[in-house]
Amino acid sequence: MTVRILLVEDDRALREALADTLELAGYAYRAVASAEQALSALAEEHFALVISDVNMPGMDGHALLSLMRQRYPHLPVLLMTAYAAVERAVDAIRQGAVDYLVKPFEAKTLLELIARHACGAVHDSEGPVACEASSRQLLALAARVAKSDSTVLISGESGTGKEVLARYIHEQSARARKPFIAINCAAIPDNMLEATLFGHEKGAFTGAIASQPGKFELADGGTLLLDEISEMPLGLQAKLLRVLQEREVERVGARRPIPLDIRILATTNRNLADEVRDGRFREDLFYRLSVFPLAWPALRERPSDIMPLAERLLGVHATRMHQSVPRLSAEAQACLRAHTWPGNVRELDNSIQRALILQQNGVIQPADLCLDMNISQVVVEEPAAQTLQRGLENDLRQREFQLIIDTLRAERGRRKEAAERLGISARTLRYKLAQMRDAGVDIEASVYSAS
Ligand SMILES: Nc1ncnc2c1ncn2[C@@H]1O[C@H](COP(=O)(O)OP(=O)(O)OP(=O)(O)O)[C@@H](O)[C@H]1O
Repeated sequence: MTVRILLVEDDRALREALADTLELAGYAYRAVASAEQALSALAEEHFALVISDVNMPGMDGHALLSLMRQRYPHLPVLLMTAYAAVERAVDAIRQGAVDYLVKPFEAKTLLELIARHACGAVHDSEGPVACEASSRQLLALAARVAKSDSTVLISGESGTGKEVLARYIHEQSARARKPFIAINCAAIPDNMLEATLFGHEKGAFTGAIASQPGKFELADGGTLLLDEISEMPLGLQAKLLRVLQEREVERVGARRPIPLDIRILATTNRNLADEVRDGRFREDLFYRLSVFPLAWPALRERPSDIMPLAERLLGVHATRMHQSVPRLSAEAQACLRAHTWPGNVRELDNSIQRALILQQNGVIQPADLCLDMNISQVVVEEPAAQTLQRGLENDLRQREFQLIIDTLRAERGRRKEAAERLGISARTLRYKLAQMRDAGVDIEASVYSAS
C-alpha cells in the first residue's frame, strides 16, 4: 500500500524537516515550494493527500485549496497554519480542508492526521490496512521478518487480523509463489488432526482407504499457518516439535520420512506463556515457535485504523455484492469511532456487511450498522453538516486551549514569555485565558500538574 503525499511549503528548512518525517514513516512524497508548483505536480501524478502551508508568496494555501476543491474534489487536503491564523482555519475547514495543523506541531501529530486522512482513500488496494502508527510499525516489522525463514508467532485477540498478517508475511516472502496452507487447530477433532497435518498411508487406520499427503507436504516450498496453535493436544505438540527440528515429516503408518522445505507461522488468541505455565503447552515448542513474536493490538487500541478499515471493507463487500459503494453518514462514522469493538475487525466486517444490506439511498446511517450501543448518545438532533461543523469547531478550540497550556507549561507559567512564544499580545493571551476559564478549564491545575 503506497501512500503518496504532496508537500507544499515555501520555508526550505521546514520543508526538509517535514520531508524527513514523511520518509521515516515510510511514505512516498513529493515536496514543492509553492502553490504553483503544487498544481503542476498534481497535473502530473496522483497523490493520496496534500499537506500545504497557508502563508506562501504568490498563491497562498487558501487559494490553492479552493482550486484543488474544484479540480480534485476527492483529494484530502491538510493545511498548516500559524497560531495567529487559527480563526482562518475554521474557514479552511468550511472551504473543504479535511483538517489543519497549528505550527509548531509535533511529528506525531502530523503522522496521526496523515493516517486518518490519507489511508481512507485506499480501500481498493491490496494488503492489510494499517494506518495507526503502531499498525504501520507492525506491518513494517512483518515485511522485514518475511524475508527470513524464521518461524513467527502472531498473537492477538480474536478477529484482530492474525490470519491477514500471516498471509501478508507469506506474500512478502521469497515463498510467495508457492502454496500458503492454513489449518485451524481448533476446528479439527483431535483424532483427525494428526492425519490431517502429517498425512497417512493406506490402511494406517480404519477408513484410510488410500494414502494421503498431510498439510505439511502440501505446503512444501511454501508456508504453513497453524491457526490457534494453543488448541493443539500435548501429544501432537511433541510431534510438531520434531518436524520443526528435523525438517522432515512421517505420514501416519509410514516408516520413511519425507524431507520438507516449509516455513511455519502460528497464531494464538491465548497468552501462550500462561498456557506453558499451566502445563497445557510445551515450553520447548513455545520457544521454537516464538523466535519472532508479533502482536496485533485490539482494534480499540488502534483507533486510526477504524475508518480506513471500514472504507476498505465497504469497497470489498460492495464489489462482491455488485453494488455501488455507499457513503457513511457523519453520524455513522461517529458511531464507528465511538464503539469499543470487542469482536475487533471481524465485528467491524460483520457490521459493514449488515449495513450494506440495510442502507437506503446510498447512505449508511447508524441504525444500519446494528451496533450494540446506545445510538442516542452519539446522534445529535441537528442536521449532519451542522453537527460536523460544531465538532470541528470544538476540536479546534480544544487544540488552541492545549497549545496555550503547553506553552505556559514550557514557560513555567510566565505569561509574558508564553505570549511571545505564541506570537500573540499579552492582552490576547489574557482574553484567551478568560475564555478558557469560562469553558471550565482549571488553568493553574493544568499548567502545574505533572505532564
Ligand atoms: N488489517 C486488515 N486489513 C484488512 N482486513 C482485515 C484486517 N484485519 C482483519 N481484516 C479482516 O477482518 C476479518 C478477521 O480477520 P482474521 O481472520 O485475520 O482475524 P484473526 O485474528 O485471525 O481471527 P481469529 O483469531 O478469530 O481466527 C477478516 O475478514 C479479514 O479480512
